[in-house]
Amino acid sequence: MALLSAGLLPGVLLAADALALVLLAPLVPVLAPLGLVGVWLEATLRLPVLAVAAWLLAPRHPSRATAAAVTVATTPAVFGTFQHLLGQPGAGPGLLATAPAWLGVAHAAAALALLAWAAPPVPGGVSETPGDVPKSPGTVWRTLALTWEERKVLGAALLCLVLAIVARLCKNLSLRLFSHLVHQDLDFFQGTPAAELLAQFSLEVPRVCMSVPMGANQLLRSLVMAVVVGTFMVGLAPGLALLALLEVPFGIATHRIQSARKQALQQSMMEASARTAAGVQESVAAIETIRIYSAEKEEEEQHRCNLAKELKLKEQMELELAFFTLVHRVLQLFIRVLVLFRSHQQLRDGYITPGVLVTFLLYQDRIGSHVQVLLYGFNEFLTNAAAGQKIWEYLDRKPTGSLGGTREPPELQGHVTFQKVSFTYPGNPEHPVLKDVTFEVRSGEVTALAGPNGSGKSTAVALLERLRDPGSGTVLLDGIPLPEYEHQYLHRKVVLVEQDPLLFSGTIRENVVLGLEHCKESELQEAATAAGAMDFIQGLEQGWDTEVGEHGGRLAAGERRRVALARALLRRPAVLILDEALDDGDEGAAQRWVRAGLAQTVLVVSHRPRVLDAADRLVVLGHGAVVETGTPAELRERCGAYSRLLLGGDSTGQPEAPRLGSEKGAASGRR
Ligand SMILES: Nc1ncnc2c1ncn2[C@@H]1O[C@H](COP(=O)(O)OP(=O)(O)OP(=O)(O)O)[C@@H](O)[C@H]1O
Repeated sequence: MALLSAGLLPGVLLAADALALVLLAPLVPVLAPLGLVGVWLEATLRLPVLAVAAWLLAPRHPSRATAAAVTVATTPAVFGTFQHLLGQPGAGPGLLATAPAWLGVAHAAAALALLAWAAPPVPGGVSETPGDVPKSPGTVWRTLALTWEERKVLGAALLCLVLAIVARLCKNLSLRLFSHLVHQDLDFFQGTPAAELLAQFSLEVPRVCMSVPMGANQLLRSLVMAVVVGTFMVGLAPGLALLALLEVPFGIATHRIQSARKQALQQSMMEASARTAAGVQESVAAIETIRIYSAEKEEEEQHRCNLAKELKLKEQMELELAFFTLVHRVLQLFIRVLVLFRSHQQLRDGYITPGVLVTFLLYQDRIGSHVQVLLYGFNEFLTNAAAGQKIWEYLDRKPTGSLGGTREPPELQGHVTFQKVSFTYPGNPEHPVLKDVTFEVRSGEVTALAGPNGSGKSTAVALLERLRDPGSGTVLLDGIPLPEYEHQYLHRKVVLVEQDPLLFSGTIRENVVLGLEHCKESELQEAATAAGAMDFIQGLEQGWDTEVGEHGGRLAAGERRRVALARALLRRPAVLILDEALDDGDEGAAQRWVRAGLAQTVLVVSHRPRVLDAADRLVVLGHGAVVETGTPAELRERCGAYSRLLLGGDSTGQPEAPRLGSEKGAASGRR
């Protein structure tokens, strides 16, 4: 019978809940944006309807009715909260009204709970009486006493739970931070040392994650003990207890000052450590330049200087810790002397007995240690939480430029238009790099972008690759502004090969194929042959399966470039951009690729006269503006900017000087 009624109750509740959700439907637009708060509000609003239904159905079993109503109302909200706290980045709780499938799950859980509750007791157990309520008043305490015997297992289980939560928190925070960082704009990475970002992942994320569960665990235990012991003390001798508890406000005051100082010093310490690590990283990356310019001594000096700053901060932190510990101990001693003095008076006047005094002093000692843990623990908790300040700053940082385009046309002509484009780097707002630039890169042609150093050629390429967005004006592909294209689609169709391209650790084959599924061997061979990479690949002992090493370091610069060209041509891009990627002798290559259909349009950036002369059309930039356009023959005849450029230093046909990011800044720029 009990089983029947236990089965009936969830069924009626399900109907009442469905009715409640229909009534709440108009509130969904208001509750949905509130996230977690909205989910709990929804649960609170459903609860009265469910409670009334349950009570009407089971008036003689109010405890069972309340339990059923509360279980059904809160299960989805509790689950949503855990999902939000422990789930994948972006996983958030949803309203029950927007996910009605949850209704069934919640009610099934409640039904199971009620059936288990109503199931007959096992043989030998206490038989159910008609009153339902257990008659033995000591049952709960006896159960608790039994539980207490299992405290070690319980403690170990709790510890495992805390450790599991720490591990999950670390993984989720690290994932969330990483997925946020990879969407940041380039200026963010230029302004933030890589070592600082590494430190966030390897040191700060684990520290922040440990601080919450561990700190909460420790603080909660000490708080409970302090309150209990404090209550006993007040019960024993209220006047003395108030005097002894003076330690708390004084302790809080000194710890607040100490905490503020510690946080500031810790922040400086973190910055100093990141500076030292960044220095080491930069020196290792630029070791060849350091050797060439025999700058080892300077580097050593710089490193010594960074270490000295770090050490000084560490010493200051330790000094301040010693000072504040001393202040705290003196305060503690002063209050204990006061308590002893007063207790002596009370003993003399007969207000307290010697037994009470001894007990009181023992309690005072006990509470002292718990207050210490509370104050230091809270201080540590705040400091660790403050260490995460940078992490929250990064997470709050919104990337500029939208990646939300949706267009993915099946065919592209590869016609590029720069329409009155102006651009200024945020790091140098006084210096406009492109000024009202308008030019076209026609489909089926090879267009070369020429101009002296610093005239804005690479910046124009960065805008076409959408590494940056123009300040004003538009860059169009087949007449459609670039931001309207879907992000991955655009980067499959517009492909850039640079002078010194980056290869990934792995084989040559893996580097050329790079995520392109269902690629035929014949297409691979065709792309490699067109890129001029076939000869050197066949000459290698392991051919296509040769490991290229970290960043392709086991290949020569020219070989790396040819592998990157093969990778680009395999994708048959609508627009192929070659930024100083063609050597002398390659000048006819771009036209051949266009004719063979390996690329629809090619934009070449070069300083090499032979490469420029081989283009179908030229766009000459000077100080960020277009100064000439036309075919190479027309421009030569005109004897204008292009001819002057050919006569200048860059027209020698010699390889260009090392670019920013390779040698510049290695030994000089940093300082
Ligand atoms: N990240 C940056 N922040 C600030 N200014 C920059 C940045 N990158 C480039 N510039 C400046 O923009 C201008 C144009 O640089 P860009 O690299 O586009 O020229 P370029 O024509 O490609 O030169 P080169 O032929 O030497 O490669 C230069 O004055 C350069 O100093």
